[in-house]
Amino acid sequence: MTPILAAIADDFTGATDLAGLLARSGARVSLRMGVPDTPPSDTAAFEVIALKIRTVPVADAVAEARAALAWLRSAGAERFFWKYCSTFDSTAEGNIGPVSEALMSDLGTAQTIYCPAFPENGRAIFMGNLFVGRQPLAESPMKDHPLTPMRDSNLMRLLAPQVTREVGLVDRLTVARGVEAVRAELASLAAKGIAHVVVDAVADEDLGIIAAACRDMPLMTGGSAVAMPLPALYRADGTLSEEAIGVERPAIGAGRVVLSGSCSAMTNRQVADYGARGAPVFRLDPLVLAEEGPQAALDWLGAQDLSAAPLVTATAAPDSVKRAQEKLGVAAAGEIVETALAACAVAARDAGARGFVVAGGETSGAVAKALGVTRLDIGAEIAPGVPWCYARSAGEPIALTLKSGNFGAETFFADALARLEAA
Ligand SMILES: Nc1ncnc2c1ncn2[C@@H]1O[C@H](COP(=O)(O)OP(=O)(O)OP(=O)(O)O)[C@@H](O)[C@H]1O
Ligand SMILES: O=C(O)[C@@H](O)C(=O)CO
Repeated sequence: MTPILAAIADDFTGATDLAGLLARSGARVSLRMGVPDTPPSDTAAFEVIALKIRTVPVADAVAEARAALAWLRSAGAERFFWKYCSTFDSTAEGNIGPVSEALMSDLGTAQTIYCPAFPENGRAIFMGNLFVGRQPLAESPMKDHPLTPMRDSNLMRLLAPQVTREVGLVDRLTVARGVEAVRAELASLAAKGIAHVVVDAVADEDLGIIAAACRDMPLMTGGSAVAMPLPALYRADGTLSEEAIGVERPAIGAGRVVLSGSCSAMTNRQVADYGARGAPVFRLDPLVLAEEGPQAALDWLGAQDLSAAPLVTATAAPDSVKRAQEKLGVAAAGEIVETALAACAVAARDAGARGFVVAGGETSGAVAKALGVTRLDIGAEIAPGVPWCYARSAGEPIALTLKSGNFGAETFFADALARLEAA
């Protein structure tokens, strides 16, 4: 069918997060990894393209996002969603703002909204300031992110240097007055030439109002949660006519592997929890990898019983990440680890692994690409924004869960494995 909403996500975990929240509605959600190299076919009501453009040079991010937009438009889509991180992960150059402006220009639209709020995961926006739980973004563990350290909490200040046109705000007081008040404020800002509008939201009720006010904008941007109310809104007025459908879960073979390249505070706790349960763990050190490559990890993995779901992890505390980055450079340290974890994923698959738990957006991009995954079906949610997904790799059905760095409970790895057996 012609897509009712088509989304472009800047990383792979973000894409499964969005696809998972849209799939809560029961509507069919199709998730493609990268821009397909064949014309659209078998498109769903909700189409999501996952890119790996959060930290690439601005020109590359813009070019890839434009290619994704062109593909989605050729499928007939008219409403688009640009998905980035609920912690607004970006640098002074981009890539959130430049991609928005490129998409707006291609769509011929003069205004869009920015709403990364995700209340279920503790992300709230008030007076344009983003909070992670009770902490302002810049005081949260995101200040130490290996690739996009967030050192300001104000979304307008973060966005302004990334865009060429003016940035404004629809604050919570307006959102609390309802759908018409939000629409009127957006129109008044548009009349003043304000193209980029941050919208406050602290609770799911706010997101319902914002989604209802913006549902027919050619382009909305944000985290996954502001898109979550859209399927119900489209169903209520008949735009979405299909009934809820169930995703058929393919039979998944027995081997499991856990791969962690996220260095978030939560992933550090998840790795510790999994180790404390007695799981077999191999720790990657970027400095050793730079000297010796991933062979030791591959040898270790080759000797493991995959029914015990061994963990290969580079997850480390901020001081240790900083040491590796000082020696190797930020991008090289990241890439060395991603390459090693991707090699482990392929080796594990070749040794019989069929269930993959992966932590970290960049890491997930590297792993999914190495496994040759091009399309995913969305299955059961393990934690808010983290579903199991089904795909094929080297002709075999596999299950993958791609966990955003900060998502999931401390027990996430064990939770994910248990959920897969129960699905
Ligand atoms: N010990 C380490 N030292 C330096 N860099 C590391 C180390 N371990 C992992 N990395 C790199 O840090 C980056 C972590 O980014 P990734 O997107 O995978 O996780 P995340 O940002 O926590 O997840 P998300 O984007 O989903 O929130 C990757 O490029 C990874 O290769
Ligand atoms: O929005 C989030 O926090 C996640 O989906 C994400 O993008 C992490 O990479």
